[in-house]
Amino acid sequence: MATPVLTAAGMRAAEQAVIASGVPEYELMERAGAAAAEIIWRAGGLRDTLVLCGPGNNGGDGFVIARLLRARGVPVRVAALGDSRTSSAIQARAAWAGPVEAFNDAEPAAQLVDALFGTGLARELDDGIAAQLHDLVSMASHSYAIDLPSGVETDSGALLSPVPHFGMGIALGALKPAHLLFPAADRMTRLVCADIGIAANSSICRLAPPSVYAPGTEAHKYSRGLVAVVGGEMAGASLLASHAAARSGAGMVRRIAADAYIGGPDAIVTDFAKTATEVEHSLQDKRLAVVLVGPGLGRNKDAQARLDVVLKSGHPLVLDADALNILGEIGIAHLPQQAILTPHEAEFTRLFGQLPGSKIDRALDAARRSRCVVVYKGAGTVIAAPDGRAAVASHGSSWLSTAGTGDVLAGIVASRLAVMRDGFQAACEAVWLHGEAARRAGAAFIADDLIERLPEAIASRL
Ligand SMILES: NC(=O)C1=CN([C@@H]2O[C@H](COP(=O)(O)OP(=O)(O)OC[C@H]3O[C@@H](n4cnc5c(N)ncnc54)[C@H](O)[C@@H]3O)[C@@H](O)[C@H]2O)[C@@H](O)CC1
Ligand SMILES: Nc1ncnc2c1ncn2[C@@H]1O[C@H](COP(=O)(O)OP(=O)(O)O)[C@@H](O)[C@H]1O
Ligand SMILES: [K+]
Repeated sequence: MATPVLTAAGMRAAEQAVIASGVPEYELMERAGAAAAEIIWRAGGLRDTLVLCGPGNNGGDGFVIARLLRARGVPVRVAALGDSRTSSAIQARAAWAGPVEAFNDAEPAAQLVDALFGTGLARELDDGIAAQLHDLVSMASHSYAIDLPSGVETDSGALLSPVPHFGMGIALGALKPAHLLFPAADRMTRLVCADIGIAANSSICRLAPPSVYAPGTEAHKYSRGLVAVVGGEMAGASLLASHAAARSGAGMVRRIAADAYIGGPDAIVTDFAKTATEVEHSLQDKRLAVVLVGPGLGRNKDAQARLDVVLKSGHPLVLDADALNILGEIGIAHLPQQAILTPHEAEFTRLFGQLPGSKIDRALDAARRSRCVVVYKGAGTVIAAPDGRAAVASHGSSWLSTAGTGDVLAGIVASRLAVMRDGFQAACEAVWLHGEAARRAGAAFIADDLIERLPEAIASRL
C-alpha cells in the first residue's frame, strides 16, 4: 500500500482531527514516544543513551522516549534546550524522573536521540546548537532523528542549517516531504514510519512497488500495445528508448528515425523516415497505442517539424529530452493534454520557468499548467498528475546519473502506458521499474545494462 506523505500543516490538521474526536493531545505524544522508544529499543538495546529535547512537542516526545527506555533498563541521560513551552511537553517533562542537563554541556553517548525540533522548526539552528548536535551525532554509533532531523525544512527537504547524518529517521504518524526529498532524505540511512493512530489521508504518497500483470491468454502483439519511438539523425538515444520499451511489456516497438542504423535487437522494427512527411505517414497507423518522441530527436528545424507532426498525430504521447527542449522554446501551449512529460531539472526549468515551493509543489504546479502527467526526474523523482495526485520516489540509485538512463526511462514509460493506458499509473510503474532495474544492476552500470535487468524487475512484481 502507498504510504501517505503529509506536509507540516497537513500533519497538524490530522492531529487536530484526532484530538477533536476525543483523544487528548498528550495521549498522542505518549503514543509517539512509545512507538519511537520501541523502535530504538529494538535497534539499540541497552546502549548508553543521550536524548536531546527541544522546547516544543518534538522535545516532549523525547522526554517520553527517555522515560520508557529507562523503564526497560537502558541507561538514559536527557539534555534539554531550555524550558518546555507546550502543555504536552511540560507534562512529558514532569513525568521524567531523572535529571535534565543543559544541552550545551551534554557529553556524548553511544546512542543519540535527536528530539530537538520536528515539524515546528521555523528557522535555521543557531551555529552553536548545530555544531553541538553534529558532534554528538558523529560520536554516537547509533543515532535517531525523532520525526525529522533537526534543521531540515519539513515541506521542502531543504537544510536550513548544517544537518548531520543519522542512522535512522523515525517519522511520526506519517511521512513528511523531507523524508523523501533531497538533501534532507540523504540525512537518514534508514527510515521507519511509526503508527500513532492518525488517519493520514493525502493525495501525495511515497512511490509504492507496483502490481504488474502478465498478458492474458487472449493477448496478441497489438492488444499488448504498439509503441512508436520517433527519433532523428542520432541513433543511440532512440535505440535505447526503443529497446527499453520492448523489454517493458509492450507488444511491439517501431522506431521511426532518419538515421540509417540497422543494428540493435531484431525485435525492433525500424521505419526509415527521412522527412517529417514520412514520419506523419508512419504515424497514421491506427493500431499505435503510444508515441514517444524526444530521445535522439535533435533541435534543428527538421527536428521541430518532426515534433510538430507527432504533436498533431492524436496518439497518446510521451515527451522527453529534445522534445521538451523544443517545447521550452515554442511554449507549452502547444502541448496536447494528457501527455506524459519526463523532464530533468534543466528541462523542467526551460519548460516551466522557476516555480516556487518544494519539488512536489513545483511538479504539481507544472502538471496543472500543462494538463499532463509530469515525471520530474533526479534524486527524489516526483510524478505528478493534473488532478493533484503525486508520488515521490526516493532512494533511487545515484549510479543512475549516467548518460542514457533517461532515454531508458522514457521507453519504459511509453511501454507501460501502451499496456495500461493510465498516464499517472504508467509513469509510477515505470519509475519504480527503472529504480529496481538500477538496484539490480549494482554499481557503475551503463544505460544498456539497465535494460537487461528490466525483465527481472517486472518478474519481481507479477
Ligand atoms: N500534537 C502532538 O502532541 C504531537 C506532536 N508531535 C511532535 O511534535 C512535533 C511538532 O511540535 P511543535 O509544533 O511543538 O514543534 P517543534 O517541537 O518541532 O518545535 C517548535 C518549538 O521550537 C521553537 N523553534 C522553532 N525553530 C527554532 C529554532 N531554529 N531555534 C530555536 N527554537 C526554535 C519554536 O518557537 C517552538 O517553541 C512533531 O515533529 C512531532 O515530533 C508528534 O508526537 C505527534 C503528536
Ligand atoms: N543522483 C541520482 N540519484 C537517483 N537517480 C538519478 C540521479 N541522477 C539521475 N538520476 C535518474 O537517472 C535518469 C537520468 O535521466 P536524464 O537526466 O534524462 O539522463 P539522459 O538524458 O542522459 O538519459 C533519471 O531517471 C533520473 O531520475
Ligand atoms: K528531531
